[in-house]
Order: sequence, then structure tokens, then C-alpha cells
Amino acid sequence: MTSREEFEKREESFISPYGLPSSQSRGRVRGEEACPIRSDFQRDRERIVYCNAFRRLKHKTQVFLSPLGEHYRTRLTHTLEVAQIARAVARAMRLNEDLTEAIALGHDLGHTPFGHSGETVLKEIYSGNFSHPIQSLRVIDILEKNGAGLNLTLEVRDGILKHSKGYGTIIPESKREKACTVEGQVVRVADIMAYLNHDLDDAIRSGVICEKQIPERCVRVLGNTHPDRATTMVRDLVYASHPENGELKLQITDEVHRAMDELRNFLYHNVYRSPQVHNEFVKSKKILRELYTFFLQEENETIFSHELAALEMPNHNKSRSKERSVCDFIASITDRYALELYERHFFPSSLV
Ligand SMILES: Nc1nc2c(ncn2[C@H]2C[C@H](O)[C@@H](COP(=O)(O)OP(=O)(O)OP(=O)(O)O)O2)c(=O)[nH]1
Repeated sequence: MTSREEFEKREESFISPYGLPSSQSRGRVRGEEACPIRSDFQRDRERIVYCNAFRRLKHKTQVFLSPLGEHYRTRLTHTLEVAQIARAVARAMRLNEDLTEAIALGHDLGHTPFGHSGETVLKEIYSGNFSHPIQSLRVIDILEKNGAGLNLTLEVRDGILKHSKGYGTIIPESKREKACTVEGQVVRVADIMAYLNHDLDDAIRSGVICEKQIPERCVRVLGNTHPDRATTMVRDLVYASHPENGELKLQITDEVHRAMDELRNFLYHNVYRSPQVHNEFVKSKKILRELYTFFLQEENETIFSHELAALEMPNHNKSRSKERSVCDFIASITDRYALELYERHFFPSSLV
């Protein structure tokens, strides 16, 4: 018996009936020989951590543009905080921690530079559909490894695709919106728990809001500090979730749900749409629009091919239009790379 098979046996005896042991994965799109040491979900987690798009998250904005200060979250630290919360929940509920962690680490791989402004630009300018969860899937299926993709398991791909809720329900009812594993559903909730907490923290740090402005209900129900709030949310999810009709139904109590909704509303109105955050986003949208148009132009084809090669990304071909390729490229670059490209191609004299 291999060491992986021994591990899988242990997992089967340990994981709750609602979790997914690695041995029951539906597998990969392209079949592969099993590893003698690691389970499929452990391999997926490692493929994500070693991929180029994961490393680029360190220079992508979450909410506050990264050059502003040393301690603001980036997409990478947001991802790590989501993974931390999701793993804690998975452990407490005896779910598959490796699967949960792989989904959490991969969920934002498709995020654009400059936070939501990048996504807004691509939604406006690209003639197809753009959304970051679908882009995360493109990264792992197509764009990584120069077009070969990472060939991840179906459950990890599904969890990544279904993580996003925007302004929608925290815990969805419809099957269409729900991840097919409880582990995937946990990541969706851990994501909002992470960002409500860290965006509040960063917003206070930046001076965009002060503690006194936090709605009274949020302080009373969730707590007064970052660790208190995180603990309340995680504990509430773990204890309120329960089996129903043979499935584990994730749940948050009404009181905590209302407080989380109120906190999200508060952040949207007082932070994400504040002039300080919004004005920076207006500038970054202009940069991305101009880069998009520049790379689409026929006369810049050679430059574009070089840029794709530098990023180890596939070029356009019969099945992928030039526009699709430019959209993938703009979505992939980091904030600082976008600024550098802009300077290089629009203000070359300033570099001399
Ligand atoms: N500046 C700014 N930030 C936003 C806006 N909408 C959302 N955010 C920030 C708040 C959170 O840090 C993060 C959450 O993004 P979404 O609302 O798209 O949620 P989603 O469930 O897709 O989470 P994800 O971005 O994938 O972690 O993005 C916006 O309109 N402006």
C-alpha cells in the first residue's frame, strides 16, 4: 500500500459523512497517474501555490492601492486570510481541509489589477463576458503553463467558480449557485468573513473611516476588534450549521447574518465608494483602458507577443481571438506591471 493510500484510508475514517474524502473525487479532466505520496487535493493545492498567477497576487490590489502603505491587504494576503478561516471551519466540521484550502488558495487567481476597477473596465470594454470567477477558471484551465493549464480536480474547479457572491446572498439557497461540495460552500462564506474583517481594518488604518462610525449592531453582535469579529463569525457558522435532508446545511444565525449584511453595506457606502478609494480607481481604469486599446492594435502585434511570452501565457490562435487574448493579458498583469507598461509605451521619454 502506498503512503497516499494509507492517508486516504485514514481520511475516510475521519472525515464527516458530509465532507469529501480524496478517494471519492470525480477526478481531473485529463486523467493522470496518482501520486504515491500526495492525495489529488494536496496536489491541486501545490499546483496552485507554485503557479505564476498565484505569485502575481502579491502585486494586485484588494481595495486600497498597494503603493499607499506597507500593511494593507493585497489579493495575496486576502487569499491567505480566506484560506486560514476556511481551514479552521473545515477542521471544526471534520471536512476535507486539503480540498478546502486548495479552493481558497485558487479562488481569486482571475482577479484583475487595481481591484474592482480592473474588472469593471474589462466588463465594459471586452465584447465577450468577463467576471473574475470565470477568469479564475480560465487561469487554471487554459492560461497557466503556456496554455496547458493545471488540470485540477473537478471539485476544486467547481469551488473556485462558485465562490463569488458580490452583493448577493452570503449562503445561497439555489443549487445552481452552490458549490457541489460543502468544502466549496465553506470557502464562499470564509471569503466574505475575511474581507469584511480586513477591509474594516484597512479602512480604519487609512483614515477613510474611524472606529466610532462602525454601526452599533456590528460592534455589539460581532465584537470590537478584528480577532473578536473573526471568532464570532467562524463560531456562529460552525455551531449554526446542521444536517437537513441528508445534507449539511451551512447556516449563520439571523443575528450574525444581519450584522454581517449591515457591515457589508457600511463598507460599500463608506469605504469602497468613498472619494479616497473611488478616485484612485478612476485613474487606474483610464490606464487599463488605454493599455487594452494599445495591445489590440495591429501595429503593436509584435510587442504584444513579447509581452505574452514574458508572462508565459499562450498567444491567440484559431480558437482564441486576439481580443480574448488581450483581455486575458490585461486581467493577468499586476498593478505595478500595468503602471510600468503604461509608462514604457505612453511616456517613454520619462524613463530616460
Ligand atoms: N473599491 C471597491 N472594492 C470593492 C467593490 N466591490 C467589492 N469590493 C471589494 C470588497 C472586497 O474586498 C472584495 C469583494 O469582492 P466581491 O464583492 O466581488 O465579492 P466576491 O464574493 O467575488 O469576493 P472576491 O473578490 O472573489 O474575494 O472586493 C467596489 O465597487 N469598489
